Amino acid sequence: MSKLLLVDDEPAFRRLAAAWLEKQGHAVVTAADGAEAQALFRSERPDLVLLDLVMPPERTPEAGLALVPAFATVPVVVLTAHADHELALRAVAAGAWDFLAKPVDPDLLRFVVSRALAKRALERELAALRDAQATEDGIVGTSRTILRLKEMIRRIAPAEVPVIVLGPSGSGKELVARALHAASPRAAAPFVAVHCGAIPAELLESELFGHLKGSFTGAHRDHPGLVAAAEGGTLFLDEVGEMPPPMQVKLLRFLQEGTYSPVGGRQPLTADMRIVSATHRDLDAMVAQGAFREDFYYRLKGLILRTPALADRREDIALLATRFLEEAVKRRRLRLAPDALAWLVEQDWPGNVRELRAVVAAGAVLADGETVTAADLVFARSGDVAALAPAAPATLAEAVADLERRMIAAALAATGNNHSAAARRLGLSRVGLLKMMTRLGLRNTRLGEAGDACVPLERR
Ligand SMILES: Nc1ncnc2c1ncn2[C@@H]1O[C@H](COP(=O)(O)OP(=O)(O)OP(=O)(O)O)[C@@H](O)[C@H]1O
Repeated sequence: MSKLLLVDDEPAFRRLAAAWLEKQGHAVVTAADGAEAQALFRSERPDLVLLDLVMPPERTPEAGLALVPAFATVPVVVLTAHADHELALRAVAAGAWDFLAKPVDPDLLRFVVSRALAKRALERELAALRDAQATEDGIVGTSRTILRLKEMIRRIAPAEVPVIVLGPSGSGKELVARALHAASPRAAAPFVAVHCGAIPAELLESELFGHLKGSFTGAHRDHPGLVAAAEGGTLFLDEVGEMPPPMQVKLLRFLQEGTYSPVGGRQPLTADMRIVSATHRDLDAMVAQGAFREDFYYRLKGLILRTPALADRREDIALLATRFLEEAVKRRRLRLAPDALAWLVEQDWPGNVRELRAVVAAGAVLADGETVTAADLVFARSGDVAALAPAAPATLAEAVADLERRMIAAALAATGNNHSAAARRLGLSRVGLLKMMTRLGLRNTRLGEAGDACVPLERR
């Protein structure tokens, strides 16, 4: 049985509406003003709030609107005077799920309430799914394509065969590579990612194979390279489509013979690892055009896994966004308002999951109160600080902190959550930015922890 909180100052309306809703099988608690409603909201934990916007003591719609975010962790249906469309729209912008004009039509009331409760039930189901879903591989999603992908990973992880992961940028190719490694017999050995597109062509050979002291200007000591670092584990060649042809030849030799020579070295060295590669490029087309070596391609392409674009699995968006919000705010209680979830599902996400994650994280920074609204996300995505509504902080220190939060959010959103690039935009060092985020409560990892230092080469 669902529990509804009906907030209205007119005793006759409360009585009639409560009786009607109880007849529909709901439990109803009633409040006559905002203060009582907030107390009941905490103690009764209703599934839905029906809220009259004009109530004592203020009797202004502004006071009613200000209450909406306090209840927006559940669907809020506002009750407005007949034909007051502008007020109804403002209520929806403030996080309300729907509105009803007074005098209320009982059939419409029944319809709106059951629709809002269905949505609430879906949200709960989502939360249950999220808890139930095994997350060891870190791949979030219950769409058919993701479930199939997870199954394929489970099946091919134990094999030694090379794997190439194809899919658009930000769709989780590296995550899949890590999952393959984690489920393989090589899991205890290192997973080493090489972001081929981010390393200048002339440095790639020495990054991969290492170099000997004196082999070129600046080579002051022997340097082992990433192939040596991946011994026994998995070498992940990300953006392999960007690898210059001369390097393709050298890697091909390593893949065929299992031996390589560091720059400046004569003695061949051996190394054993599984190769997983990834690209968002169309390698078949590149091979056809002569831009990618066919023999190298066939060596890499033992099995192919594909990561879908987010727009092709919209049913996962709510689950992903909820998870990313939890990760973004470990210390605050924050939820996505119904309008925020609806907005997220409608977007096209050309940057795929990476973009979704960045927008949710930036939206969490902008959120005022306990919910992230669609408006917060729209601002977060635009990255346009000037478009933000002016805040009304009480002190200069609060005003400064507020501006810092907004600028950090905008910079993170604009750079796909890349700390180094965001710091550059803001004229800060990366450490300076991380310290500032810690001070503002925007992160709680201590420096050097959780991924800050473990990736050998930073993403763009
Ligand atoms: N299914 C998923 N579940 C949870 N997080 C995901 C999922 N897919 C992607 N992500 C997250 O999105 C971000 C981008 O993922 P990843 O780096 O694996 O994408 P990519 O396809 O390798 O990107 P690129 O082509 O730019 O290298 C990461 O933060 C990753 O954790």
